[in-house]
Amino acid sequence: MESNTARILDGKALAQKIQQELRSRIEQLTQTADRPPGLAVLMVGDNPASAAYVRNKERACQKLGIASFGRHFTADTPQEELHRAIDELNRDDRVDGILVQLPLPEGLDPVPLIYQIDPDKDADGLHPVNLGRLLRGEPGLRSCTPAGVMRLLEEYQIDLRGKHAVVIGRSILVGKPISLMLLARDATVTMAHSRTPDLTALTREADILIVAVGRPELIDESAVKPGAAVIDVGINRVTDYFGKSRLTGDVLFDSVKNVAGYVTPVPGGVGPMTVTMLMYNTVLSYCRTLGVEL
Ligand SMILES: NC(=O)C1=CN([C@@H]2O[C@H](COP(=O)(O)OP(=O)(O)OC[C@H]3O[C@@H](n4cnc5c(N)ncnc54)[C@H](OP(=O)(O)O)[C@@H]3O)[C@@H](O)[C@H]2O)C=CC1
Ligand SMILES: Nc1nc(=O)c2c([nH]1)NC[C@@H]1CN(c3ccc(C(=O)N[C@@H](CCC(=O)O)C(=O)O)cc3)C=[N+]21
Ligand SMILES: [Mg+2]
Repeated sequence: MESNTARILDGKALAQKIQQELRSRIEQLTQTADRPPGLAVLMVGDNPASAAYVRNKERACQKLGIASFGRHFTADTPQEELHRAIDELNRDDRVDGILVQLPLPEGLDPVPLIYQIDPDKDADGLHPVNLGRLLRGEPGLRSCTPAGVMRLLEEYQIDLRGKHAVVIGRSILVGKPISLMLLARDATVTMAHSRTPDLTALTREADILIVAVGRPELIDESAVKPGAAVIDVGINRVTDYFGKSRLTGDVLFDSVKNVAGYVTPVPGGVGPMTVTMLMYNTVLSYCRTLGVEL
């Protein structure tokens, strides 16, 4: 039998490279600027996954020389108090980026909070103004995970023009914005979701397959076109055969690598790129405030 091993899209390595570039640029700018870039992460409640991501973000800030203005609220915090916190951060000149860690605990509505963030400080790219800019093809702050996926595809010079891209998942955080970005690069885009019949027949037609569902092992080699680029956005914490907890994506990596041309690992694929694009957006807002190019 012919054997094939996909090229691994190393998100961790690319994330490190971009973070190094950002770090140098920050170092350079802070020689004359009166302050470093600043990022505020609002975390509500004690969801352990959220807490882990927030720690990753704070660690990245520290490494790059970005000031962290993290704020942690208990799960019973009233919505109004969160609105006041965002209002303060909007007016705080030390803060270039603001993000509300999702999901919020039951009873809190993230949508009006996101609407309240100053669009120029919207490091997550989730404010309707920034989503509208993406839809229109105008410059603006871009959602971090989709932007990270696009950077990864660019780094490995994966051709998108005229290619069939299938995106599984249609969330406002991942699936929808990724679809728009692929479209802007002249891919022919199909968006799939839980109501899509015969998903496998569709994914087998994909030159580029983006999986953003949150279901471990949804995609194995039988669902992949030979030579395709497979991007696994899913992050699932599962308990393995030995009772040990580990992180896995939506793609059965060891199976898919036999047919795909390219595949992202989890961990070490899209996750580190998401964190890096958050840093990138924060530095981009900072540069805009200083009136310099990134
Ligand atoms: N690596 C990273 O940096 C990030 C990873 N993630 C991870 O990505 C995954 C998706 O996140 P997110 O978009 O926020 O999740 P959501 O739960 O908001 O969306 C999941 C999407 O998957 C679709 N779906 C569910 N089941 C199926 C199925 N069996 N077949 C086809 N489609 C299905 C849903 O369809 P429908 O709309 O019909 O319900 C929905 O559109 C999660 O694992 C999350 O943890 C998220 C953000 C960043
Ligand atoms: N407002 C908002 N913006 C987000 O971007 C957002 C969010 N809310 N809520 C949750 C999801 C999930 N997410 C991840 C971030 C980093 C990793 C990450 O660093 N992953 C590492 C490993 C992490 C680990 O080992 O725990 C990796 O895949 O290699 C993963 C997932 C951002 N999200
Ligand atoms: Mg990953």
